[in-house]
Amino acid sequence: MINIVLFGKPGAGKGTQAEFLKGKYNLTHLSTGDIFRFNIKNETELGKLAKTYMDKGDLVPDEVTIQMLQSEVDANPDSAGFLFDGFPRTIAQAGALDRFLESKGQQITATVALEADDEILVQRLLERGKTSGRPDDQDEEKIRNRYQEYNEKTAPLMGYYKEQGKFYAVDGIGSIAEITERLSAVIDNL
Ligand SMILES: Nc1ncnc2c1ncn2[C@@H]1O[C@H](COP(=O)(O)OP(=O)(O)O)[C@@H](O)[C@H]1O
Repeated sequence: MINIVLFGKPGAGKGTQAEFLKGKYNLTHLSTGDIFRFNIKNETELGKLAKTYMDKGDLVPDEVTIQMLQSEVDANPDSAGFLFDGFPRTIAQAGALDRFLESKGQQITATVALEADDEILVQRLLERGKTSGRPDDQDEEKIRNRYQEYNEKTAPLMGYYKEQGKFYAVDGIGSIAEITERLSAVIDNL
C-alpha cells in the first residue's frame, strides 16, 4: 500500500497531476478542496461552514477538515492507497493524519512537492479564475491571502516531512506530461 501526499502552493498543479497519478498507481484521490466545493455546491452544513473561510482565502479550521478527511478514508476501506491532495495543510493536520494512519497499521510513504515561483502561480490562478467560477481565484487579494496562509501554516510541513525522511521535491514548471514524468520517477523509486 502506498500513501502519497501531493504538496505545493495554491495553483502548483496538484489537482492536474493527481488526475494522472491516481490511475497510474491505482490510488484513491482525496482532494480536500474538491470535497469542500462539492459540499458547497450541495449546500450541506459542512459546505456552508467551509464557504465562509474559503471565499476569503482562509484555511478551514483543522477540526472540521481532519474529521472530514478521516471519514473519506474510512469510506474507502478497500483502497490500494491514497493520494492526498491539499491535505495536510497544517502541522496539526499532518500529526492527526500520521496518528490516524498508524491506528490502521499504515503510514505516509512519501510527500512529493511541486515547486514553482509565487508570481507565476498568482498569474495562473487569475487565469484559472476566468473560467473556474471559483471565488477564491478571482481576486488578487484573496489569492495573496492564500499564499500568506500557505507560508505561515503549510510551508512548515516541509520540515516536518524532511525530519521523517519522506520529503521529495520536483520542478513544477514544464508541460503537464513532463511533470507527471518527474513525479513518477520519484514514486517509482520509493
Ligand atoms: N487541508 C485543508 N485545510 C484547511 N482548509 C482547506 C484544506 N484543503 C482545502 N482547504 C480550503 O479550500 C480552499 C481551496 O483548496 P484547493 O482547491 O486545494 O486549492 P488550491 O491548492 O488551489 O489553493 C483553500 O484555500 C482552503 O480554504
